[in-house]
Amino acid sequence: MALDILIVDDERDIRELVAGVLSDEGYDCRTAADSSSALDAVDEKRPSLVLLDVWLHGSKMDGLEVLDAIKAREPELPVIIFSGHGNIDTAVSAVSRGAMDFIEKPFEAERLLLLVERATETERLRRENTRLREGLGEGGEFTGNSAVINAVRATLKRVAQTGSRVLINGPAGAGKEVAARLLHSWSTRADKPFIIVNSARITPERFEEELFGEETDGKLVRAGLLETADGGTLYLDEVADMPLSTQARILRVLTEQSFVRVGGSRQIGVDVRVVSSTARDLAGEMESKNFREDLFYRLNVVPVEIPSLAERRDDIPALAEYFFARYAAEQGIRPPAISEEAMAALQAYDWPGNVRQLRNVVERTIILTPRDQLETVEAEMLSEEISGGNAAGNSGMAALMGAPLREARESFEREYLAIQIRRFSGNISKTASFIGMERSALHRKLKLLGMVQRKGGDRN
Ligand SMILES: Nc1ncnc2c1ncn2[C@@H]1O[C@H](COP(=O)(O)OP(=O)(O)OP(=O)(O)O)[C@@H](O)[C@H]1O
Repeated sequence: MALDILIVDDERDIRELVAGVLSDEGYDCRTAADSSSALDAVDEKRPSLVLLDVWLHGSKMDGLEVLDAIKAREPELPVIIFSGHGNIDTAVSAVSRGAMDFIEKPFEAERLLLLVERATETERLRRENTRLREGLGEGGEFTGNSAVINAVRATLKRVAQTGSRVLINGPAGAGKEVAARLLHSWSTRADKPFIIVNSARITPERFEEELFGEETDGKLVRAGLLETADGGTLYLDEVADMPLSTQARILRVLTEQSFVRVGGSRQIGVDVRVVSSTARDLAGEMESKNFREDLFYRLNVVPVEIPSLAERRDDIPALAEYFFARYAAEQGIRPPAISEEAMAALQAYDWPGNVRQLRNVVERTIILTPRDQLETVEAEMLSEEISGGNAAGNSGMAALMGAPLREARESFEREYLAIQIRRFSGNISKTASFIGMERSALHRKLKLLGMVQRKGGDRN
């Protein structure tokens, strides 16, 4: 998304000159000639940077007062001051009041560009950090190489350029939003916004304002989500949570590709690609009349299924390594190695909260473990619920101590094998090779221990 710069100066020549120089460099520019239109422009849409003249002839407020008003609204918004020869002192005091820097008129284009670049670099990093905090890497990380995830990735790649609507189905925390962002980043809309509509959180009463925005006397008061998403992707998160009245309105927007702002009368056309997600079974929701069938068919042009993490355990090593590396980097330490035992425990666990839970477990481990022990992640460093899945856990050991050796050994073997088999998704050849047994010997062992194979036999 291009960075948006607001230029405030009472001299028209300066406004046009600066806007010209910056537009040539790919910035989006808006201009204002006086204090009130400057503040209106900030209110209408937060710019990435304001260039502000300290002298504003014929304005209600002078430059310093405008600076204070901007800082009161948007403390983080960078402001660069234009000053004339005679008012360097004012410019310096502007910096002490929160301006980022000042530039003396007349200035060279190069010096201006340098300052603007430096100011917007901070803004670029700020956006990047927000994205990282929200759990997204550049373009949206979608880690995993299991057969299902590879197939999902292939489908997303295939449909990304088409603009077709996509409905992503999968349990909470499995990565539906990550998949939607990946689709967006591969589409022709990648440099346009990706906007999330949180279906459960928007109440039917506030729906119109949230989605369509508001205006008075033909002037925009607040843009809605649809308008913000124009040209980009609109992500309808958990569509099954949408109240029926909301579903009807969404359907109308999809059919007409236009809407009217609250308080306005003009039809505004929008061009958005709709990607939706659900953790529920929409067929069931339609049967019980909680979800509109006509909306379902509009949203579900391309269905994509993201299974729970327990159904694709072979993604766990890559995901664990990815999260350990990421959270280690956040703490300024090198990515730790993961011991065999720790990885086995991670792969054997069931992850009811899916990838989100794995991410949280890794983050907690990194934070709670002393730095000097973080060269290698050991099973004991993981929380009890994860490492406790191993038969060698202390409570398991105590129980075994009360049994004769043969029984204890059998009990240990049974638990050990169950975990290893689960870890390799029931694949007996892989399990046998990992534990260092012949495949046929493992079969015999399982029979002997009374560990009946799942229906359908082993899947090797
Ligand atoms: N394949 C993946 N690679 C990297 N990170 C992932 C992956 N899948 C999920 N995550 C991370 O796990 C967390 C949950 O993912 P996401 O929000 O996409 O799940 P969701 O299916 O949309 O769940 P919900 O509907 O509960 O929001 C996020 O922090 C996300 O970054």
